[in-house]
Amino acid sequence: MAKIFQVSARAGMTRVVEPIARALLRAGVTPNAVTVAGTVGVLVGALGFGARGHLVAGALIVTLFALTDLLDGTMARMSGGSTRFGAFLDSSMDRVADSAVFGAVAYWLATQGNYSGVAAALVCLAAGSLVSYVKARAEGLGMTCNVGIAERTERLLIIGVGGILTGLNVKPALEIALWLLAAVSIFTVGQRMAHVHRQAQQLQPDGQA
Ligand SMILES: CCCCCCCC/C=C\CCCCCCCC(=O)OC[C@H](COP(=O)(O)O[C@@H]1[C@H](O)[C@H](OP(=O)(O)O)[C@@H](O)[C@H](O)[C@H]1O)OC(=O)CCCCCCC/C=C\CCCCCCCC
Ligand SMILES: Nc1ccn([C@@H]2O[C@H](COP(=O)(O)O)[C@@H](O)[C@H]2O)c(=O)n1
Ligand SMILES: [Mg+2]
Ligand SMILES: [Mg+2]
Repeated sequence: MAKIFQVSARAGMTRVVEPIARALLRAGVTPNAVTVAGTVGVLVGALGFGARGHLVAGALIVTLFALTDLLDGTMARMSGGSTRFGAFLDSSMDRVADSAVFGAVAYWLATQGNYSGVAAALVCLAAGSLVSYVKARAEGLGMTCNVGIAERTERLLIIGVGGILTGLNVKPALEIALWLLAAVSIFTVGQRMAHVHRQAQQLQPDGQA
């Protein structure tokens, strides 16, 4: 279900993304520059706006720059220049951006004295990082791990909706979103570990050296 959403959302974005990617390449911009600039934009939105309680502005800026994540890969593919370093940089910058988003939310909730929300944001930060780590480790061991109900796009969408609603004065929305996200992120870690366990068993059944 999450995969179907991602694939169709991505297909819908292609018409917008490709002409921008082409124009940037023509202007001499590199995919790696877009990857880094997108991350800097997310940091500004999250730390400069979200952490200070400007949740709507923060969420809109983060959304705009998070969407550039679709541009860098498209540019790399169009120029026939997908690189190992580009893939590594893209995934690493995703972790930087996600840490800033959840760190900013935790900081703002702490300034509001909402410690249950802070705890939820920290669980989201840790569990979200684990979701990505489990996949990276599995891929490093030659397996695949493209499964789970709460991949990065879903995680950002849930926190984004919660942040915007709270910014619009629906006060408990962010805390509810965070606890929901904490639960689905932990579930996703379980899904990914089970998926890797199944593959590992097929490659090397128990008892085999
Ligand atoms: C009331 C509404 C509020 C929100 C409005 C949102 C509007 C958004 C408009 C449209 C949504 C479009 C969705 C786009 C769908 C893109 C589908 C897709 O394919 O995404 C994947 C893609 C590329 O991913 P990568 O391959 O570059 O990255 C991989 C990823 O990092 C993996 O992580 P994992 O899933 O495992 O955890 C790694 O494992 C892997 O290595 C790595 O390659 O793109 C994205 O990830 C782009 C995400 C863009 C989604 C933007 C939505 C943002 C919505 C809200 C953000 C608001 C934040 C709130 C801040 C709160 C205030 C401080
Ligand atoms: N600076 C970059 C960024 C990405 N890539 C390649 O694109 C893949 C990710 O594509 P997205 O559309 O999901 O961003 C990534 O795995 C790399 O192969 C790149 O080469 N350089
Ligand atoms: Mg990308
Ligand atoms: Mg990325």
